[in-house]
Amino acid sequence: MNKKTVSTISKMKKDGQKITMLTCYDYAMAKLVSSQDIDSLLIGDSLGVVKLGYENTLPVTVDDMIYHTKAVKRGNAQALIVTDMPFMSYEITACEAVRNAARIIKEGGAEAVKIEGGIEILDKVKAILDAKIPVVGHLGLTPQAINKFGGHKVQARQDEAQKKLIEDAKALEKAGVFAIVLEAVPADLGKKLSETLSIPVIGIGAGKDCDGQVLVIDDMLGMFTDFTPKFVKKYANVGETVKEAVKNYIDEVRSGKFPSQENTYK
Ligand SMILES: Nc1nc(=O)c2c([nH]1)NC[C@@H]1CN(c3ccc(C(=O)N[C@@H](CCC(=O)O)C(=O)O)cc3)CN21
Ligand SMILES: CC(C)C(=O)C(=O)O
Ligand SMILES: [Mg+2]
Repeated sequence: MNKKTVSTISKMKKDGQKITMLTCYDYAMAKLVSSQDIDSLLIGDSLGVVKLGYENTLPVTVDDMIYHTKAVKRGNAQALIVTDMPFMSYEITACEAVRNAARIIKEGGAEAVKIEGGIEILDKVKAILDAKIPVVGHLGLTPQAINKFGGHKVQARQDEAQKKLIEDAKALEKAGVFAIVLEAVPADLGKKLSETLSIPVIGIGAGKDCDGQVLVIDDMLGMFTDFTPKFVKKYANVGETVKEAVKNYIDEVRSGKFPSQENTYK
């Protein structure tokens, strides 16, 4: 399989091919996921929730993002590697935004960064793009704004909010972002935005008419079950498989069945 790049992702929309993205946080999973023809791996700041056990994504640091990006890079075959910029790594000044994005590229080995927000962070997006770093936008439910939203709620149900989101998306496109992740909005808006923009819209809870889809890998494998957003489909039940295996191991050690001859040195 050929290595996928930013241009591959852009071309897929032009060719009417759906874009597939999954989050990934470590070497072993990167190897498994990229053994299939996945287009992009996202090192999401959701790692704070699913891998580190924080209540939300706010405590995640740039160092956390770099650490996990490096691990994913070592296991990745063909996918485009995109890494989230964590909360407060890009909001303060354009200078800090560029410095942190540069670290994620240079130390982590990501090929693009993803940033939550629209017109309010446009100067930071432009500065990062000026530093020759590809950017993915993220609109709709932006989990880093949890304290502003008062929870992880579906966004842009009202006309006014939908208009604002479309304006944000157009401004990001004009600035030069190569794709936009659109999270937890009505499907009609996902369809409209995908038709309006010439860059790909990658949906998560934004309906079937987006140019692509993304999910958190631990959600779709049934490994993370603390909460399950409505947009998640479970394609496996790995959590149950793990519990079953661990239970069998405990039983066999206790009963003396493990280790048997075949796992023993003479
Ligand atoms: N495991 C996991 N999966 C995710 O998709 C995810 C994370 N963690 N952490 C960061 C954010 C938080 N996200 C979330 C978290 C919860 C809901 C949720 O429960 N939504 C409700 C709707 C709530 C409402 O509208 O009032 C749902 O039923 O989908 C949605 C997105 C998405 N991201
Ligand atoms: C859910 C995706 C889009 C994300 O931002 C993350 O995993 O952090
Ligand atoms: Mg994220």
